[in-house]
Amino acid sequence: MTDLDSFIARLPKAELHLHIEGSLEPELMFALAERNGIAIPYASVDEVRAAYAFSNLQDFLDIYYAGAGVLQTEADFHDLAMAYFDRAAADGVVHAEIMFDPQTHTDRGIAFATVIEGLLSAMVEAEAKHGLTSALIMSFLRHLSEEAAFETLAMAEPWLDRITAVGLDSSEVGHPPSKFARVFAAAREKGLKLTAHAGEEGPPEYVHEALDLLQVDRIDHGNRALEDGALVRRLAGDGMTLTVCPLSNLKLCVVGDLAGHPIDRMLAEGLKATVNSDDPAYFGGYVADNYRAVAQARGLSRDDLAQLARNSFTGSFLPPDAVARHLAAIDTFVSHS
Ligand SMILES: Nc1ncnc2[nH]cnc12
Ligand SMILES: [Zn+2]
Repeated sequence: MTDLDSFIARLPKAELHLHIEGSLEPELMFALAERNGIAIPYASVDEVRAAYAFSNLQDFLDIYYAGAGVLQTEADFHDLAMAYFDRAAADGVVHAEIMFDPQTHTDRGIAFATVIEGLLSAMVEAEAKHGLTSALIMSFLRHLSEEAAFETLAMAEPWLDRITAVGLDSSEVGHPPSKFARVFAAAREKGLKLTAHAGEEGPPEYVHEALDLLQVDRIDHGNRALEDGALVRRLAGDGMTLTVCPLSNLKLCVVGDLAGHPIDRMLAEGLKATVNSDDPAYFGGYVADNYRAVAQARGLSRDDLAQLARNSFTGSFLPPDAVARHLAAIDTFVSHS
Protein backbone atom coordinates (compact mmCIF):
# COMPACT_ATOMS: atom_id res chain seq x y z
CA MET A 1 0.00 0.00 0.00
CA THR A 2 1.41 3.42 -0.92
CA ASP A 3 1.42 6.33 1.54
CA LEU A 4 -1.45 7.89 -0.42
CA ASP A 5 -3.48 4.63 -0.33
CA SER A 6 -3.00 4.43 3.40
CA PHE A 7 -3.94 8.13 3.82
CA ILE A 8 -7.15 7.53 1.85
CA ALA A 9 -8.09 4.33 3.70
CA ARG A 10 -7.62 5.95 7.12
CA LEU A 11 -9.13 9.36 6.30
CA PRO A 12 -12.45 9.52 8.22
CA LYS A 13 -15.24 9.83 5.67
CA ALA A 14 -18.98 9.56 5.15
CA GLU A 15 -20.58 7.78 2.23
CA LEU A 16 -23.67 9.64 0.99
CA HIS A 17 -24.52 7.84 -2.25
CA LEU A 18 -24.79 4.08 -1.96
CA HIS A 19 -27.60 1.86 -3.21
CA ILE A 20 -27.64 -1.10 -0.86
CA GLU A 21 -28.92 -3.34 -3.67
CA GLY A 22 -25.86 -2.23 -5.64
CA SER A 23 -23.56 -3.67 -2.98
CA LEU A 24 -24.70 -7.23 -3.78
CA GLU A 25 -21.44 -8.97 -4.64
CA PRO A 26 -21.66 -11.94 -7.05
CA GLU A 27 -20.51 -14.33 -4.28
CA LEU A 28 -23.41 -13.26 -2.05
CA MET A 29 -25.79 -13.37 -5.04
CA PHE A 30 -24.87 -17.04 -5.53
CA ALA A 31 -25.11 -17.83 -1.81
CA LEU A 32 -28.57 -16.24 -1.52
CA ALA A 33 -29.77 -17.90 -4.73
CA GLU A 34 -28.83 -21.26 -3.22
CA ARG A 35 -30.24 -20.45 0.23
CA ASN A 36 -33.57 -19.42 -1.34
CA GLY A 37 -33.72 -22.01 -4.15
CA ILE A 38 -33.74 -19.33 -6.84
CA ALA A 39 -32.34 -19.89 -10.34
CA ILE A 40 -30.00 -17.20 -11.68
CA PRO A 41 -28.89 -16.93 -15.29
CA TYR A 42 -25.18 -17.31 -14.52
CA ALA A 43 -23.03 -20.44 -14.13
CA SER A 44 -20.25 -18.85 -12.06
CA VAL A 45 -19.11 -15.75 -10.22
CA ASP A 46 -16.75 -15.04 -13.13
CA GLU A 47 -19.66 -15.18 -15.55
CA VAL A 48 -21.57 -12.66 -13.40
CA ARG A 49 -18.60 -10.28 -13.38
CA ALA A 50 -18.22 -10.68 -17.13
CA ALA A 51 -21.83 -9.54 -17.57
CA TYR A 52 -21.00 -6.24 -15.85
CA ALA A 53 -20.06 -4.32 -18.98
CA PHE A 54 -22.45 -1.44 -19.52
CA SER A 55 -22.74 1.24 -22.17
CA ASN A 56 -25.28 3.35 -20.31
CA LEU A 57 -27.45 3.58 -17.19
CA GLN A 58 -30.30 1.42 -18.56
CA ASP A 59 -27.92 -1.46 -19.44
CA PHE A 60 -26.83 -1.49 -15.82
CA LEU A 61 -30.31 -1.09 -14.34
CA ASP A 62 -31.63 -4.15 -16.22
CA ILE A 63 -28.94 -6.34 -14.63
CA TYR A 64 -29.18 -4.65 -11.22
CA TYR A 65 -32.95 -5.18 -10.87
CA ALA A 66 -32.59 -8.84 -11.98
CA GLY A 67 -29.80 -9.42 -9.42
CA ALA A 68 -31.98 -8.09 -6.59
CA GLY A 69 -34.36 -11.02 -7.20
CA VAL A 70 -32.27 -13.27 -4.91
CA LEU A 71 -33.16 -11.04 -1.91
CA GLN A 72 -36.15 -12.71 -0.25
CA THR A 73 -35.99 -12.73 3.54
CA GLU A 74 -35.23 -10.28 6.35
CA ALA A 75 -31.97 -12.21 6.91
CA ASP A 76 -31.01 -11.64 3.26
CA PHE A 77 -31.41 -7.86 3.62
CA HIS A 78 -29.53 -7.96 6.91
CA ASP A 79 -26.64 -9.96 5.40
CA LEU A 80 -26.51 -7.68 2.35
CA ALA A 81 -26.25 -4.55 4.49
CA MET A 82 -23.82 -6.10 6.97
CA ALA A 83 -21.47 -7.10 4.14
CA TYR A 84 -21.54 -3.48 2.96
CA PHE A 85 -20.92 -2.03 6.44
CA ASP A 86 -17.97 -4.40 7.06
CA ARG A 87 -16.44 -3.35 3.74
CA ALA A 88 -17.15 0.34 4.27
CA ALA A 89 -15.63 0.31 7.78
CA ALA A 90 -12.41 -1.11 6.27
CA ASP A 91 -12.39 1.92 3.93
CA GLY A 92 -12.51 4.45 6.78
CA VAL A 93 -16.26 5.12 6.45
CA VAL A 94 -17.58 6.21 9.84
CA HIS A 95 -21.06 7.28 8.67
CA ALA A 96 -23.12 5.97 5.73
CA GLU A 97 -26.40 7.25 4.33
CA ILE A 98 -27.67 4.27 2.37
CA MET A 99 -30.41 4.24 -0.25
CA PHE A 100 -32.82 1.39 -0.71
CA ASP A 101 -35.40 0.91 -3.48
CA PRO A 102 -38.51 -0.59 -1.81
CA GLN A 103 -40.43 -0.88 -5.09
CA THR A 104 -37.78 -3.25 -6.50
CA HIS A 105 -38.89 -5.66 -3.79
CA THR A 106 -42.55 -4.89 -3.06
CA ASP A 107 -43.35 -5.20 -6.80
CA ARG A 108 -42.19 -8.85 -6.66
CA GLY A 109 -44.17 -9.64 -3.53
CA ILE A 110 -41.61 -9.00 -0.78
CA ALA A 111 -43.16 -7.13 2.16
CA PHE A 112 -41.87 -3.61 2.91
CA ALA A 113 -41.38 -4.78 6.52
CA THR A 114 -39.06 -7.62 5.42
CA VAL A 115 -36.81 -5.19 3.56
CA ILE A 116 -36.60 -2.43 6.11
CA GLU A 117 -36.37 -4.59 9.24
CA GLY A 118 -33.43 -6.48 7.73
CA LEU A 119 -31.65 -3.22 6.91
CA LEU A 120 -32.41 -1.64 10.29
CA SER A 121 -31.03 -4.61 12.26
CA ALA A 122 -27.79 -4.44 10.26
CA MET A 123 -27.55 -0.69 10.95
CA VAL A 124 -27.75 -1.36 14.69
CA GLU A 125 -25.16 -4.13 14.41
CA ALA A 126 -22.79 -1.94 12.35
CA GLU A 127 -22.78 0.72 15.04
CA ALA A 128 -22.07 -1.84 17.77
CA LYS A 129 -19.41 -3.68 15.75
CA HIS A 130 -17.61 -0.80 13.98
CA GLY A 131 -18.90 2.41 15.59
CA LEU A 132 -20.23 3.18 12.09
CA THR A 133 -23.43 5.26 12.20
CA SER A 134 -25.91 5.21 9.35
CA ALA A 135 -29.13 6.64 7.99
CA LEU A 136 -31.72 5.32 5.55
CA ILE A 137 -32.79 7.03 2.33
CA MET A 138 -35.90 5.57 0.72
CA SER A 139 -35.66 6.04 -3.04
CA PHE A 140 -38.59 6.15 -5.43
CA LEU A 141 -38.13 4.51 -8.83
CA ARG A 142 -38.68 7.32 -11.33
CA HIS A 143 -39.61 5.00 -14.23
CA LEU A 144 -42.73 4.08 -12.20
CA SER A 145 -45.70 6.37 -11.62
CA GLU A 146 -46.25 9.20 -9.17
CA GLU A 147 -49.11 7.12 -7.74
CA ALA A 148 -46.75 4.20 -7.07
CA ALA A 149 -44.38 6.58 -5.25
CA PHE A 150 -47.27 7.82 -3.09
CA GLU A 151 -48.17 4.17 -2.29
CA THR A 152 -44.56 3.54 -1.23
CA LEU A 153 -44.57 6.61 1.01
CA ALA A 154 -47.79 5.33 2.62
CA MET A 155 -46.26 1.86 3.16
CA ALA A 156 -43.30 3.47 4.92
CA GLU A 157 -45.54 5.29 7.44
CA PRO A 158 -44.83 2.96 10.45
CA TRP A 159 -41.06 3.43 9.97
CA LEU A 160 -40.88 7.14 9.19
CA ASP A 161 -39.02 7.84 12.43
CA ARG A 162 -36.23 5.55 11.14
CA ILE A 163 -36.10 6.91 7.59
CA THR A 164 -34.07 10.09 7.21
CA ALA A 165 -34.74 11.06 3.61
CA VAL A 166 -36.38 10.17 0.35
CA GLY A 167 -34.50 9.92 -2.94
CA LEU A 168 -35.24 9.52 -6.64
CA ASP A 169 -33.37 7.04 -8.83
CA SER A 170 -33.58 4.66 -11.83
CA SER A 171 -33.91 5.67 -15.52
CA GLU A 172 -33.40 9.43 -15.60
CA VAL A 173 -34.02 10.62 -19.15
CA GLY A 174 -37.75 10.93 -19.82
CA HIS A 175 -38.60 10.90 -16.10
CA PRO A 176 -37.87 14.47 -14.94
CA PRO A 177 -38.04 15.55 -11.31
CA SER A 178 -41.27 17.46 -12.07
CA LYS A 179 -43.08 14.08 -12.23
CA PHE A 180 -42.49 13.70 -8.46
CA ALA A 181 -42.99 17.26 -7.21
CA ARG A 182 -46.14 16.39 -5.23
CA VAL A 183 -44.76 13.27 -3.58
CA PHE A 184 -41.58 15.14 -2.60
CA ALA A 185 -43.75 17.92 -1.11
CA ALA A 186 -45.63 15.26 0.90
CA ALA A 187 -42.35 13.74 2.11
CA ARG A 188 -41.10 17.20 3.13
CA GLU A 189 -44.36 17.75 5.08
CA LYS A 190 -43.56 14.55 6.99
CA GLY A 191 -40.19 15.99 8.03
CA LEU A 192 -38.07 13.90 5.67
CA LYS A 193 -34.94 15.25 3.98
CA LEU A 194 -34.89 15.19 0.19
CA THR A 195 -32.35 14.13 -2.39
CA ALA A 196 -32.62 13.19 -6.08
CA HIS A 197 -30.43 11.80 -8.83
CA ALA A 198 -30.14 14.60 -11.38
CA GLY A 199 -27.69 15.40 -14.15
CA GLU A 200 -26.24 11.89 -14.34
CA GLU A 201 -27.55 11.30 -17.87
CA GLY A 202 -30.29 13.92 -17.76
CA PRO A 203 -29.74 17.56 -18.85
CA PRO A 204 -28.95 20.54 -16.58
CA GLU A 205 -32.67 21.38 -16.72
CA TYR A 206 -33.34 18.32 -14.52
CA VAL A 207 -30.96 19.73 -11.90
CA HIS A 208 -32.87 23.03 -12.03
CA GLU A 209 -36.12 21.08 -11.54
CA ALA A 210 -34.69 19.13 -8.60
CA LEU A 211 -33.81 22.45 -6.93
CA ASP A 212 -36.92 24.45 -7.87
CA LEU A 213 -39.68 21.84 -7.94
CA LEU A 214 -38.46 19.18 -5.50
CA GLN A 215 -36.53 21.59 -3.24
CA VAL A 216 -33.90 18.96 -2.59
CA ASP A 217 -31.32 19.16 0.17
CA ARG A 218 -28.70 17.62 -2.08
CA ILE A 219 -28.15 16.37 -5.62
CA ASP A 220 -27.00 12.85 -6.46
CA HIS A 221 -24.39 12.96 -9.26
CA GLY A 222 -24.98 16.41 -10.83
CA ASN A 223 -22.23 15.97 -13.44
CA ARG A 224 -24.17 17.62 -16.25
CA ALA A 225 -24.74 20.77 -14.16
CA LEU A 226 -21.26 21.71 -15.35
CA GLU A 227 -22.74 22.44 -18.78
CA ASP A 228 -24.62 25.43 -17.34
CA GLY A 229 -22.45 28.18 -15.86
CA ALA A 230 -25.33 29.96 -14.10
CA LEU A 231 -26.39 26.65 -12.52
CA VAL A 232 -22.84 26.00 -11.29
CA ARG A 233 -22.77 29.46 -9.67
CA ARG A 234 -26.16 28.80 -8.06
CA LEU A 235 -25.12 25.38 -6.69
CA ALA A 236 -21.85 26.81 -5.37
CA GLY A 237 -23.57 29.85 -3.86
CA ASP A 238 -26.16 27.66 -2.13
CA GLY A 239 -23.50 25.28 -0.79
CA MET A 240 -25.46 22.44 -2.41
CA THR A 241 -23.85 19.04 -1.98
CA LEU A 242 -23.20 16.89 -5.04
CA THR A 243 -22.74 13.17 -4.37
CA VAL A 244 -20.34 12.31 -7.16
CA CYS A 245 -19.50 8.68 -8.04
CA PRO A 246 -16.35 8.47 -10.20
CA LEU A 247 -16.16 4.72 -10.91
CA SER A 248 -19.90 4.67 -11.62
CA ASN A 249 -19.41 7.57 -14.05
CA LEU A 250 -16.71 5.56 -15.80
CA LYS A 251 -18.68 2.28 -15.98
CA LEU A 252 -21.88 3.96 -17.15
CA CYS A 253 -20.00 6.06 -19.72
CA VAL A 254 -20.93 9.40 -18.11
CA VAL A 255 -17.22 10.14 -18.60
CA GLY A 256 -15.02 8.59 -21.31
CA ASP A 257 -12.11 8.04 -18.94
CA LEU A 258 -11.13 9.02 -15.41
CA ALA A 259 -8.43 11.32 -16.73
CA GLY A 260 -11.35 13.45 -17.92
CA HIS A 261 -13.31 13.24 -14.66
CA PRO A 262 -14.44 16.70 -13.46
CA ILE A 263 -14.04 16.13 -9.69
CA ASP A 264 -11.22 18.69 -9.29
CA ARG A 265 -12.98 21.14 -11.60
CA MET A 266 -16.02 20.86 -9.32
CA LEU A 267 -13.90 21.72 -6.28
CA ALA A 268 -12.20 24.55 -8.16
CA GLU A 269 -15.62 25.99 -9.09
CA GLY A 270 -16.57 26.04 -5.41
CA LEU A 271 -18.99 23.11 -5.60
CA LYS A 272 -19.45 20.97 -2.49
CA ALA A 273 -18.49 17.72 -4.23
CA THR A 274 -18.21 14.43 -2.39
CA VAL A 275 -16.89 11.04 -3.53
CA ASN A 276 -19.06 7.94 -3.26
CA SER A 277 -19.40 4.43 -4.66
CA ASP A 278 -23.05 4.29 -5.94
CA ASP A 279 -23.22 0.53 -6.72
CA PRO A 280 -19.81 -0.82 -5.69
CA ALA A 281 -20.43 -4.49 -6.54
CA TYR A 282 -21.26 -3.52 -10.12
CA PHE A 283 -18.76 -0.71 -10.72
CA GLY A 284 -15.58 -2.29 -9.40
CA GLY A 285 -14.88 -0.36 -6.23
CA TYR A 286 -15.93 0.82 -2.79
CA VAL A 287 -15.51 4.36 -1.55
CA ALA A 288 -11.73 4.28 -0.94
CA ASP A 289 -11.28 2.82 -4.44
CA ASN A 290 -13.19 5.83 -5.77
CA TYR A 291 -11.00 8.31 -3.85
CA ARG A 292 -7.89 6.44 -5.05
CA ALA A 293 -9.05 6.35 -8.68
CA VAL A 294 -9.63 10.11 -8.91
CA ALA A 295 -6.53 10.90 -6.84
CA GLN A 296 -4.42 9.02 -9.37
CA ALA A 297 -6.26 10.09 -12.51
CA ARG A 298 -6.51 13.77 -11.57
CA GLY A 299 -3.46 14.16 -9.35
CA LEU A 300 -5.46 15.22 -6.27
CA SER A 301 -3.47 16.45 -3.28
CA ARG A 302 -3.98 15.37 0.32
CA ASP A 303 -5.66 18.76 0.86
CA ASP A 304 -8.13 17.98 -1.94
CA LEU A 305 -8.87 14.55 -0.48
CA ALA A 306 -9.37 15.99 3.01
CA GLN A 307 -11.71 18.62 1.51
CA LEU A 308 -13.77 15.87 -0.15
CA ALA A 309 -13.99 14.07 3.19
CA ARG A 310 -15.00 17.31 4.99
CA ASN A 311 -17.68 17.84 2.36
CA SER A 312 -19.01 14.34 3.04
CA PHE A 313 -19.81 15.36 6.61
CA THR A 314 -21.03 18.90 5.98
CA GLY A 315 -23.18 17.45 3.18
CA SER A 316 -24.57 14.67 5.36
CA PHE A 317 -27.89 14.67 7.22
CA LEU A 318 -26.07 14.40 10.58
CA PRO A 319 -26.87 16.96 13.30
CA PRO A 320 -24.39 19.88 13.62
CA ASP A 321 -22.67 18.54 16.76
CA ALA A 322 -21.88 15.22 15.06
CA VAL A 323 -20.64 17.04 11.94
CA ALA A 324 -18.34 19.17 14.13
CA ARG A 325 -16.94 16.04 15.82
CA HIS A 326 -16.17 14.40 12.50
CA LEU A 327 -14.53 17.57 11.12
CA ALA A 328 -12.33 17.74 14.22
CA ALA A 329 -11.37 14.08 13.68
CA ILE A 330 -10.31 14.89 10.10
CA ASP A 331 -8.19 17.82 11.34
CA THR A 332 -6.51 15.58 13.92
CA PHE A 333 -5.92 12.88 11.34
CA VAL A 334 -4.47 15.30 8.77
CA SER A 335 -2.18 16.98 11.30
CA HIS A 336 -0.75 13.59 12.34
CA SER A 337 -0.17 12.21 8.86
N1 LIG B 1 -26.38 5.33 -10.76
C1 LIG B 1 -27.71 5.18 -10.67
N2 LIG B 1 -28.52 6.03 -11.31
C2 LIG B 1 -29.84 5.88 -11.26
N3 LIG B 1 -30.45 4.92 -10.57
C3 LIG B 1 -29.68 4.03 -9.91
N4 LIG B 1 -30.02 2.98 -9.15
C4 LIG B 1 -28.88 2.41 -8.72
N5 LIG B 1 -27.82 3.09 -9.19
C5 LIG B 1 -28.30 4.12 -9.93
ZN1 LIG C 1 -27.08 6.28 -7.59
